[in-house]
Amino acid sequence: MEVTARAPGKIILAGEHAVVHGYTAVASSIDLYTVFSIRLRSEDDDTVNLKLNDIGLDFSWSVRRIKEVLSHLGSPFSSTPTSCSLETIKSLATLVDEQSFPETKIGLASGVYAFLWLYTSILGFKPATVTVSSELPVGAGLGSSAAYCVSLSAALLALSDSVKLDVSQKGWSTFNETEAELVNKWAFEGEKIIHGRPSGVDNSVSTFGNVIKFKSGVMTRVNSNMPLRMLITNTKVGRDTKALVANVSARKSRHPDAMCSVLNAIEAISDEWSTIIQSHAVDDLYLSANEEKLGELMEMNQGLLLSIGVSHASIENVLQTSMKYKLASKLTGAGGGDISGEVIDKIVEELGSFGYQSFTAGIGGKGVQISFDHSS
Ligand SMILES: Nc1ncnc2c1ncn2[C@@H]1O[C@H](COP(=O)(O)OP(=O)(O)OP(=O)(O)O)[C@@H](O)[C@H]1O
Ligand SMILES: C[C@@](O)(CCO)CC(=O)[O-]
Ligand SMILES: [Mg+2]
Repeated sequence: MEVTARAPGKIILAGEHAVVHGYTAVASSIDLYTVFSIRLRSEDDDTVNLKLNDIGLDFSWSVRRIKEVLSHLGSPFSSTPTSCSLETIKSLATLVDEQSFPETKIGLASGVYAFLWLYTSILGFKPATVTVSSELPVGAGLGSSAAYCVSLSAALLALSDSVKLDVSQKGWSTFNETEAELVNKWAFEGEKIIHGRPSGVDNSVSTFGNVIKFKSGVMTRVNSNMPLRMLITNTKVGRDTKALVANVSARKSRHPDAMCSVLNAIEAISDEWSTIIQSHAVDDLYLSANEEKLGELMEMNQGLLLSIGVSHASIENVLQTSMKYKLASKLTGAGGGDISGEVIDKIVEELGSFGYQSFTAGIGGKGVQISFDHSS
């Protein structure tokens, strides 16, 4: 039997970075997915094979070697979500180094550490073939790391004794609330390995889908009554969330009062976002007034993100291009190279001339889902 789990990426509508420091963010799932498939191998086949299709890497470890490297952890492992210690990350790095990870892709190694941690913690030392592919650009602010950790945790839990799913179901099915909560908690542990200091907003929205408000680790569902479609532009400027989050923390310790005021202002923007999208439009005039307000909020949020140091020349370029068409935009996710903007086709071509890739994404929609294939 093969288990497949898929989890959506996300767009942060308001409040990225501020949310890491306990201020509110509003985020929505998007209709682009990361898919993990796991097929258990026979017990005497001593191999865990991981195929990372998007980044063109393929690893095979012997179960015996994984056990040996992680022997300091003892057994059995805890069945509740547990953080990976720095010492264990070093051990996992040994396993990855032994596979001669290409130097040019070394920034992606943390995803493999997260795989090994979640795999061994949830499933133990079972031989398997694991494949991941994604529709999300990796490291572009659309929550690829969260979708990776959520879909991986979901597929692993589906094979574990921790959740009892009906494996005879056909097609995609969802987890119940308690199971989804467990998927989310494990995914957060994976995000910690990739991000350093995640707020939890990305894995929560990827697990539960739709639109959420997130503050100090607590998620609230938002019933959006506004049909939203976003034009997303990937400037393809490489960046990594961990470093950007760390830079904001460093700026906050240098200028605590000023940063506190900026982060409070961002929270006010998030709160207004969630009020507006929950309101019922009485007519088209009301709807377009609300759309205008959201545009202004995006503009203000972007200005504040610039002030905390997470914008980028390429983002400012996208802002200026969209401004020519009287459109508001902001970066989304960690920043430093990516951006989202209001729905508009006209600017796509102009943005394309800079080598940026723009696409629209559906906002909201289901969170993590699972399916079972008995054909092999
Ligand atoms: N499909 C994938 N295949 C392999 N690794 C992946 C994949 N998706 C995500 N990753 C891992 O996640 C890391 C990217 O995470 P990062 O948080 O920097 O960007 P993001 O999640 O796309 O953006 P943001 O956190 O701003 O929304 C990669 O370095 C890699 O380790
Ligand atoms: C930058 C950040 O706020 C969002 C990344 O998508 C980090 C986080 O919340 O973990
Ligand atoms: Mg991420």
